[in-house]
Amino acid sequence: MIPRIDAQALLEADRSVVEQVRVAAHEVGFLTLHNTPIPAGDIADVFAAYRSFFALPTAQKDVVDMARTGSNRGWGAGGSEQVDPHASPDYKQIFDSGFEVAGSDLPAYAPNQWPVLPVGFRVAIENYYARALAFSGDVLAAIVGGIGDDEGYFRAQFDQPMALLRGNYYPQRPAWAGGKDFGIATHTDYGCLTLLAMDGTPGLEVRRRGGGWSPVSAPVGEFVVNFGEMLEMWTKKRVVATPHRVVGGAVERMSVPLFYNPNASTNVAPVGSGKVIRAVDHLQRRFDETYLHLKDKP
Ligand SMILES: O=C(O)CCC(=O)C(=O)O
Ligand SMILES: [Fe+2]
Repeated sequence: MIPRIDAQALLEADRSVVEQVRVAAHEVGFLTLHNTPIPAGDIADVFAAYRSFFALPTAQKDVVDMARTGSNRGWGAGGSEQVDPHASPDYKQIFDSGFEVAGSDLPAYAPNQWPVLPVGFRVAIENYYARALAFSGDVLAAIVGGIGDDEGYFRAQFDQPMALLRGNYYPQRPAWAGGKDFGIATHTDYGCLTLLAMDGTPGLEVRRRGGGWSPVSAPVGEFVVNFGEMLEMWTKKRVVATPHRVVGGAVERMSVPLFYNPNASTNVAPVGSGKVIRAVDHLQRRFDETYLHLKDKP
């Protein structure tokens, strides 16, 4: 159901693999990647870093609470994001960091907030972020080539990417949770490509075109890849953004998505449409709709 792809073959532009990915991107919007250039040890380190952070007492996480800022860098408590207006705010906790542009007044390029503890947190995250960013760029370029678009043009749109690396922590599904409560409610991702690492615990579900939900998971060392709203718009649905969710269950779970978004000024309107939709306008609108502390901003 969800195509399982050899990343090395994709990056070497193996024709049949590129074709499988083209079909997956167009028809499913999800695939998994194995045999990737990201060392398993770096993935283990980033999970360990987030795990230690989320285990800190609330008062310590509170020091880097993004709700005190006008952007989305730092910790987001349970209930701080509502990805589906028809559902409750998600019960997950998050930690977001991303691409910084010194002196920029765009929230999408805001400075990261690093907690003092756990020791080694920042190093583990920055190391993984650099690898995930480079790999995402290569995977996206291969896909763009696969759908017959100009790889060089796309690549040039990501030299100041509004990329965001997130640690998602889903505690055990709370006893109070009802039909409108989710780890993360049904949503499509906002950007171009999401490179998602997970800790091996199942939980992610992808909406099937014909209705119903399919579980998707990848062991540590492999990745789930999906596509966001900007790429769907930009490519005129040759790549689709498929809705997904995490209901959550008896066992806690973590995942680490890298949201790979283009430069702020990139035009993500449908290719050839003559329209202009700046990437930052789409992204910031979606951030403002979903993070509770940005929703209520004046
Ligand atoms: O936890 C997961 O597997 C999915 C997370 C997700 O969809 C997101 O953070 O956008
Ligand atoms: Fe998502």
